[in-house]
Amino acid sequence: MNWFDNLSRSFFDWDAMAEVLPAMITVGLKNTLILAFASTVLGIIIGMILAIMGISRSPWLRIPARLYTDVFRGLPAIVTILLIGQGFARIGRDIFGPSPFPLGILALSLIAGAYIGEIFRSGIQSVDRGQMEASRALSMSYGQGMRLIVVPQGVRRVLPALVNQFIGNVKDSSLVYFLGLLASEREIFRVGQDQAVVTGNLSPLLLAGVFYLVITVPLTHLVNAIDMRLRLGKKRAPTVVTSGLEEVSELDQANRTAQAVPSFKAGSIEVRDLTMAYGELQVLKGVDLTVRPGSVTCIIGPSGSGKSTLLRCLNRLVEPKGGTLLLDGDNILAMKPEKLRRRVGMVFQHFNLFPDHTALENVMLSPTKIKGLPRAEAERIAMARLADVGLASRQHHRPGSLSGGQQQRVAIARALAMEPEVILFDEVTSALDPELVKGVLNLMADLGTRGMTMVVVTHEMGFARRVADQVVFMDEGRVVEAGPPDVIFDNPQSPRLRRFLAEVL
Ligand SMILES: Nc1ncnc2c1ncn2[C@@H]1O[C@H](COP(=O)(O)OP(=O)(O)OP(=O)(O)O)[C@@H](O)[C@H]1O
Repeated sequence: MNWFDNLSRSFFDWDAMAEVLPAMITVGLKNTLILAFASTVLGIIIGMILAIMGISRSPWLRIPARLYTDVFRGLPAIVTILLIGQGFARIGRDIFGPSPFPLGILALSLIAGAYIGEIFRSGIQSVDRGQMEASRALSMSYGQGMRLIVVPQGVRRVLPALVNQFIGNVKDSSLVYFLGLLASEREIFRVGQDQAVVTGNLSPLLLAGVFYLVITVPLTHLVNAIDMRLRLGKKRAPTVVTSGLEEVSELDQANRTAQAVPSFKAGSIEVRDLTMAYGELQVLKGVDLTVRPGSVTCIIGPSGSGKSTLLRCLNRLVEPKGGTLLLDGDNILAMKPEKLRRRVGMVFQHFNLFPDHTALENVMLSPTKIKGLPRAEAERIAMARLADVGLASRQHHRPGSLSGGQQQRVAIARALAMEPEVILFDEVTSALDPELVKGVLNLMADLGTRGMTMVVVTHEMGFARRVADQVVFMDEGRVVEAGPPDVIFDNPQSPRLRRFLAEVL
């Protein structure tokens, strides 16, 4: 009984709590929230700068960011707060006046910045590399790709971690009291502790604890909810047709309406003695290729023979080592890559659609951001291209709620919207379920018939035979044989092509 009385006097002195409650709200809660908010906002700014420095290619940016992070994450918070608050007290007084409050915010921000920087960095680096590649293929500069596509996706992913950091700042704000805050600047802990000294029991401190929990527990649940939403959002199953038959008919109807579309600005490509290496690995060893305006060229060959690399040289997603590349007679290697990519579009194996944009927004992005078209005009073009690929009715769907085949058709519409002279297709059906392949191939065949210049890396031999004007067989970084499909498939000259065809047909 004695123990119980003792404990209840210590913790549950209701009068002491009631007495401190107004100050707890008007002074403590207010200041704790100011400290936590201000240090989180400043920490986000510092963190974003650190993250961008941290992923930079320059060691002059990367190394200082690393050092900063190591120091401020490695030191106990109280050490940093005292070193900053007391070490810079004189400067702080000159700049901010007598109160140590701003220096407290600064110290908390410097600590938070180190953690937030790591959160942002890992978020940005977790974004699929294909997103940046697609941005660049749509003629965005590295900076635009980062700003418009990669960073927003990375930041959205780390929202739960940022809320966690805010919770950490709420708690760490209690350490600022070590700097000797003025009475009106005390945060929750200090208000509770001062009153505990007066009453001689812990009840005011217990109330302070309750205040912290009132702030942090709902936030913890918010973090869990956001986390769950993000995870479930990713897993959400396609909610629309995935039947290959339906997709083909979706496209057939579109083709009937797309007849009125003007023909393409068909460009030509000339490649002479193209070489390319990844470090020591020679991947292209003197490739020659001629692509006539409005023709379909299919590139076939064994895995690792350099097909994708050749394609990537044509829009300079990788830089050739040597050789001559001409687009309509213009020297590709002398062009600004962003200019080149307006003229040479690309579609990827894994679609690389921007997942947080709708189908329409995916298609509109480059016309608005790169070509600078007014929104209404870009929307009209984007809707027309979506109609071409049979997806006008899916304009408001995000990629996650479209089938693979539909996503790939949106990607084709996205490339078409830039009105390129040539489109490169890099194994665009390889990631699709077999039943969805036909819809995409039919669309590509239709584009070929309508005069689009297309260079297609493919394992679909039936498509190559049916649609290609020329088939190019590559092996070990060289073009071994090139010619019309009937010659390549029915009368192969080289033993290597014969062996390859024997394996794949
Ligand atoms: N980014 C890279 N860094 C280093 N090596 C690479 C890179 N990309 C490709 N390679 C290598 O270059 C060679 C040619 O690759 P490439 O992707 O062009 O071949 P491919 O004919 O398209 O093959 P696949 O049909 O398997 O895609 C391969 O040996 C591959 O491992």
